[in-house]
Amino acid sequence: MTRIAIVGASGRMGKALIEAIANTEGLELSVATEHPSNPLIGTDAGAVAGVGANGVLIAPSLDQAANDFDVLIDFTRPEPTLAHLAWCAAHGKKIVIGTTGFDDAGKAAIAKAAEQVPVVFAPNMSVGVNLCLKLLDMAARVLGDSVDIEIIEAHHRHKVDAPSGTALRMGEVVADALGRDLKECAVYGREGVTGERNRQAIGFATVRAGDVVGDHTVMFADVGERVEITHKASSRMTFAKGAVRAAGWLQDKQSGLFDMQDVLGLK
Ligand SMILES: NC(=O)C1=CN([C@@H]2O[C@H](COP(=O)(O)OP(=O)(O)OC[C@H]3O[C@@H](n4cnc5c(N)ncnc54)[C@H](OP(=O)(O)O)[C@@H]3O)[C@@H](O)[C@H]2O)C=CC1
Ligand SMILES: O=C(O)C1=N[C@H](C(=O)O)C[C@H](O)C1
Repeated sequence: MTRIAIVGASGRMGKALIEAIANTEGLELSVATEHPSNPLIGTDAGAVAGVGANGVLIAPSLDQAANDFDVLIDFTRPEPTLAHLAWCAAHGKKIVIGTTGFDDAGKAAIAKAAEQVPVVFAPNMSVGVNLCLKLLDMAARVLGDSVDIEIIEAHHRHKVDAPSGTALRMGEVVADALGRDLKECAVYGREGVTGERNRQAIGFATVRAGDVVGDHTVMFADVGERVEITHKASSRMTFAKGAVRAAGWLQDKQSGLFDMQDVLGLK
């Protein structure tokens, strides 16, 4: 039995992860934590997630849990994730990171920690999005520099980072396929007299509204035709199932930085 710790246990993804673990053979929830000032500290994590009490009480930190789990799954915010990552590296624990919004220093810290412990780090754990990343690579190579590329994403009103981690990864895949550097060609939103479109640009547009779980479209637009590759998530369970699959996949890994393409065998 693989024992899983969930941090951010009362968050949107925390609850979905606890439900996914409850429905997955060979995995068990053994530790759940929340921010120390969260009002649900000390309550039953299964009850909070709506899957029935499981005797795992939500703790204010990982400090007492060093012997109690095998893999940590973290969908919180960059700052707590980096603190949890440092704790995992110090205690030899495997970690799955779904948090988005890291800066370059945060990404470098993740790569460094992966020299000591195995890490799966992916902005989107769904099978469908990871398939789309493969399709995007193919589309960019076939359509080449003759098309204009725009990435449009929509998420719920509570999301705090933009563009989404998934949209940025889609941009990186397309830019890599075309030999461009996303840092140089990305255009994040347009306003006012912008001038004509730079043909090399990869544009991003962000929508935040209501309860949208996560929509992404990449448009490859030529004169006379356009191709659009779209993914729409209608349940967070698709991300949660991917994350628990990644946790199981890490079981025989000793160190290294992996993503969902590795977990799904898409590389
Ligand atoms: N990779 C993927 O497939 C996906 C990634 N995500 C990403 O996951 C992240 C979380 O998303 P979501 O669940 O919607 O966000 P939520 O805000 O619902 O959940 C985040 C949770 O983390 C908690 N938290 C904050 N600090 C700590 C801490 N120090 N220790 C423990 N818990 C802490 C928050 O607690 P409190 O409220 O008390 O601050 C909150 O419960 C985002 O970065 C999002 O982009 C989301 C879906 C899929
Ligand atoms: O915050 C979310 O909800 C999501 N975040 C991820 C992202 O930033 O790409 C993945 C998913 O789209 C949901």
